[in-house]
Amino acid sequence: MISNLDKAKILVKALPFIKKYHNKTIVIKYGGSAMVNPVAREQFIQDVVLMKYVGINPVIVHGGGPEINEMLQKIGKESKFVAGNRVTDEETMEIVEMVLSGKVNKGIVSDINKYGGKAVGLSGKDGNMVFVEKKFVEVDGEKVDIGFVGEIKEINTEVIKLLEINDAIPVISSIGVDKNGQTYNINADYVAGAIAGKLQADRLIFLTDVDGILLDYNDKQTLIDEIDVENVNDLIERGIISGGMLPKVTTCLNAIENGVENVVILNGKLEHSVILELFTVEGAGTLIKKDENLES
Ligand SMILES: Nc1ncnc2c1ncn2[C@@H]1O[C@H](COP(=O)(O)OP(=O)(O)O)[C@@H](O)[C@H]1O
Ligand SMILES: CC(=O)N[C@@H](CCC(=O)OP(=O)(O)O)C(=O)O
Repeated sequence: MISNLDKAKILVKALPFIKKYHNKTIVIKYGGSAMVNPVAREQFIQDVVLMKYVGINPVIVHGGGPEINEMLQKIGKESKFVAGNRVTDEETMEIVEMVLSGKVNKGIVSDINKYGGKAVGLSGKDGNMVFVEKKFVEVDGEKVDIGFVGEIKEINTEVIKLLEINDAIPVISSIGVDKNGQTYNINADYVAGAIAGKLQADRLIFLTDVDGILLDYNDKQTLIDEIDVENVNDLIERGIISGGMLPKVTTCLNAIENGVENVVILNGKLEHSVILELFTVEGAGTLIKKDENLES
């Protein structure tokens, strides 16, 4: 049990950071194991409510890959990925939308509201937020058709701003729409990056299943706590950043290019990782900055 004196000490240490982020927008990509682990989930929800309570504007963009896989498995459909994107036929698209914009989105909304927040669930269709065109991926120099997977072309943040003004927390699923009203599936990392860029967010936080960018990923797993764009590109070229970390890091670089000040990749299973990142000098995870000389 934490004493009142200890609570006061924590609060005093956090105050400069609460001031620093006051009225700032922070986009958080929530997905993968941080979402399905019940302890990590509860702590994440509490962190989001606390952020809003102290005057920060969190915007949650979520995935739900494991839940989609589970539902597809129930109907006997195999999940197939090409270059980090789920191959999405018509039936899969229906399931993806039902799972992400229904079960997962409303689950996060009701959990935030249970802890005293005012969350509003949206998909990229609401308020014409995420416009896409059909995406093709290149495999071995050939253009491959992966079905209803969207390439983001335009982001409209009007509805997010309306919610911010009204003290609500937007919770957004990674579903987009094209100009003809066709629904598309999008990797949630890309949606988070694009929304953060359009909002000119102060920070973009990716919650994942590792502590951040690790050096010698297959060996000693040393965490890189801070890195600039130039050195990230070097790690990509040297093959140190690979697999699922590659699209995530590419999204981080694009977001920085589009004006997001700092991007952080951190472990969603770490206790109160979002609060640790925002309200402590040490932070948590890997902070990616445009330039090593810039203040974080
Ligand atoms: N240098 C690296 N540092 C950390 N993780 C890496 C690195 N290179 C590859 N990875 C892989 O990237 C994964 C994270 O990406 P992904 O599984 O797509 O996350 P999420 O499901 O949270 O979106 C890690 O679990 C790890 O397997
Ligand atoms: C096109 C594509 O791959 N879309 C993803 C959307 C969900 C997602 O990104 O979920 P996580 O963040 O939990 O991985 C999918 O169908 O799995």
